Amino acid sequence: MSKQENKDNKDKLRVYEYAKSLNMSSKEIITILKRLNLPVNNHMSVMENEMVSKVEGFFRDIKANAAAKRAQENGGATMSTTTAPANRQQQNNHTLHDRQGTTNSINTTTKNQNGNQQRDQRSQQQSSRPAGTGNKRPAGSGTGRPGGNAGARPSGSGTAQGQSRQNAGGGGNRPPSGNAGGQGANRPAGSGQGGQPRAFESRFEQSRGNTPSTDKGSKNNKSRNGSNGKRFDDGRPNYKSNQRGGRGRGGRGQSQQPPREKIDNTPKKIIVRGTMTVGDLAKLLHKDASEVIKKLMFLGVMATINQEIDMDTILLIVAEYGVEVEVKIPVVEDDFETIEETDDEANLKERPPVVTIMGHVDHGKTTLLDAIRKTNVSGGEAGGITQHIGAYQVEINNKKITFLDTPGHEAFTLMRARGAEVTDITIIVVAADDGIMPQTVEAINHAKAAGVPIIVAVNKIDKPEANSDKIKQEMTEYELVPEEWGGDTIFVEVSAKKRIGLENLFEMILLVAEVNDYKANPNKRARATVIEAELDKGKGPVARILVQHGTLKIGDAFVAGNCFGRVRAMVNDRGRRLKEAGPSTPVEITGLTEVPLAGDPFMAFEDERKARAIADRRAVKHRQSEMGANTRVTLDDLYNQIKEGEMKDLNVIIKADVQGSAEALKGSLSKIDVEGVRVKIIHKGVGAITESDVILASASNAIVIGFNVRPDPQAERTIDQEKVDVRMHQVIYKAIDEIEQAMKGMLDPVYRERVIGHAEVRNVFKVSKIGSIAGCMVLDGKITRSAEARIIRNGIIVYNGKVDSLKRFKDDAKEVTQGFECGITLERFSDIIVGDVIEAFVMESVER
Ligand SMILES: Nc1nc2c(ncn2[C@@H]2O[C@H](COP(=O)(O)OP(=O)(O)OP(=O)(O)O)[C@@H](O)[C@H]2O)c(=O)[nH]1
Repeated sequence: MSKQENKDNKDKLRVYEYAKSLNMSSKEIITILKRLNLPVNNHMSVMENEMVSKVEGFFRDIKANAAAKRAQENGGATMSTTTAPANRQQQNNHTLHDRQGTTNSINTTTKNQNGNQQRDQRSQQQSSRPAGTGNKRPAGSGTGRPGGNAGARPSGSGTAQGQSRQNAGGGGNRPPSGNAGGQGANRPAGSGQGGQPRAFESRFEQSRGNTPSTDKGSKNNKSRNGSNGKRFDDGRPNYKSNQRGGRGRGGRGQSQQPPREKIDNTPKKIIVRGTMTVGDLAKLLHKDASEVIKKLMFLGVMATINQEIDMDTILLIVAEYGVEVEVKIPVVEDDFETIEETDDEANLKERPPVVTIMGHVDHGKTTLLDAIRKTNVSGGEAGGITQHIGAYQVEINNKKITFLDTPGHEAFTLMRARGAEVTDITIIVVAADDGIMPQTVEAINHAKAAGVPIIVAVNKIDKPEANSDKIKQEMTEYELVPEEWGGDTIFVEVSAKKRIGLENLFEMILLVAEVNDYKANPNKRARATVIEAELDKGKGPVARILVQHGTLKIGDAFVAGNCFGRVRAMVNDRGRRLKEAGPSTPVEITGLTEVPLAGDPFMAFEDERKARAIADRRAVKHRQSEMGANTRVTLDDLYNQIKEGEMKDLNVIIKADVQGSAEALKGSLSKIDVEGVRVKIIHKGVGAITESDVILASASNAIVIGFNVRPDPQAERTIDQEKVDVRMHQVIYKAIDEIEQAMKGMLDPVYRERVIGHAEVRNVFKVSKIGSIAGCMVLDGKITRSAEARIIRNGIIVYNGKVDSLKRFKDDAKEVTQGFECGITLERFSDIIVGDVIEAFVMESVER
């Protein structure tokens, strides 16, 4: 070969390179190429494109075959029709008991069948199998290899073919091809592994025009091993030829020695804790990764050493080795609030309902809560000092009701926004002398958005001007129709001040509770929600929590939000120390290491170390998510969410300057008709966008439309914190258009202005032809030549345009940064005066 040719060939793909890219041996590729009648000499032969595509086609065939085989075996077929039918039949007869055993244990236990010699010998069942089924090959039999290698792969069949691999690990347990039948017979129904190697072989046989042998047992295997090495499996040099090659581990010297006794170190049982990489699985099975990769290939899975394989595939591979497997998928307890526990109906016990009181300012929420607290008739608790622990319980007719002590829908929705669903029933208090007010409507909408039943308490009926019918009438506008008028909303007339009608209110609460059948399992570890928490000077961090499931006991380790601890002391709303607290019980606990947040989820864990680890991981994750992307609905990614089927309703909150525009917006938005999604107005009101609106939007994954209104300062901060999408408009049709376009995914690209720096004008030089040059000092950031700029004079924008030129002394500058002087001219603007501030900004397109 000439030098030039040599050089050219360097750029070509060689067999060994191609084999390496597939994690296969050159020998195997050569065998395949020969089978495909493609010209190949050795591992240095060049792989032409056509050859590569033919080999790939070959793999595809194997894959298809394997899939068909799997499907066939899954469908209940137990015999391979393409290969070795007679032998399969025979094995079936002999190994029925094995099949039984393995079929029953696909997921957990797969008994050994695959030539796992040492265990086989121990196994009574397996040893009863006749030799020749391929499953159990006595030492020295079958392949005629020296004793001790029995059951192991024919020499050279490992990944590094041609090398002696008598040692443990490297493929020692891969069954010879003759074993395939044996595997098939013993493989769990549906696993289908047995089919692949056979299908694979059969393909070769057919491609050579040979009829498949009727005996695929060890005998057959032997004869094939002794053949010219054209079969894929036994095409590898046999042991002797391998030794002649002298390329084994020991080199020449070793080739003279008898092979060492193979130690089968395949584990009897492994524990699988979820998906893992091929490499990790191989390690677990004490195998070469390449061997596992090959097995995967036979199963129709092309994988590399670092590729993660799923549970099903892991189980198939493990079954191939006949290793028992225990699947222990650890429950991810870090996000314990998302884990839904299902309890047996038999373990569920009735629990007190949890009630929140909401309503407009001064309609009597606090007075009602106080009145209810004093009504507590529970004898057992008498004498205790009332403690404020965020919630309290009353006992009426031997039934308890838990009231959350913080009235108002803001607190209620704030909890919801933090993912805590604490309330079962809401009481909307309306003063009978006043009527429905803006916050009454908000409260109704907040309760509705949460899907919590509403009881209307018409308060102050002691007042002469009280008109409860008027309240009922007004409430019908919000779809709260009294029962006596044919609706299903319970209205109770009360006087919180005079304590009239409270009994009736309790009865109605208990009635709603009975209908909704609130239950929980008290006999498991506690799950709760933090209602309030603070740092107490004497006690350290305290948390007032509402136990929702299970029972919390003194000494329990727990995680609350990102904090952890061990319950040191537990006090109820009467100041009584408790040893344990069951579902719907509010308690104040001490024993925390830090102060959690209201709305934080709480869960008891078996030990403090685990609780600490979980809390630590949660804290890290929390920090990461704070830095990460916002997951709230925004108009910009609305279309994607609709497309992905994540959204069926687009929740919208409307705030407008006058009732008329709010109504008009609502009417038009409801008419938008985009397939698969509809607009749902969860709240509309008049006035500035408030914090409460933003929290509701956050809790309900809604967007806020402000029409001729702005957010108040507090709301501004919350918008940033909660990352709620708020859109301001002054023209109704534009608002409608924006939503409609977003729903259809046709929003124009959005540009956002980013201020990059400010410069103060310290001198102005008038130059004829050029105009005014502003001698500036860059105050912050930088000014760039390509930036857009505006002039701010006494807080008012007097110019909007572009930077025309930017100079440092006499030279043009690309940018000038903070603390440096520069000369700036602006496009078509000369009226610069000393004291002006030039604000430079760039327009960036916002990613959708
Ligand atoms: N006559 C009469 N006055 C009542 C009744 N309930 C409450 N009030 C009075 O109404 C006023 C407001 O009561 P609160 O309980 O503070 O009202 P609130 O809804 O908690 O008010 P905020 O805490 O400001 O939201 C107080 O002066 C109460 O005394 C009632 O049933 N009858």
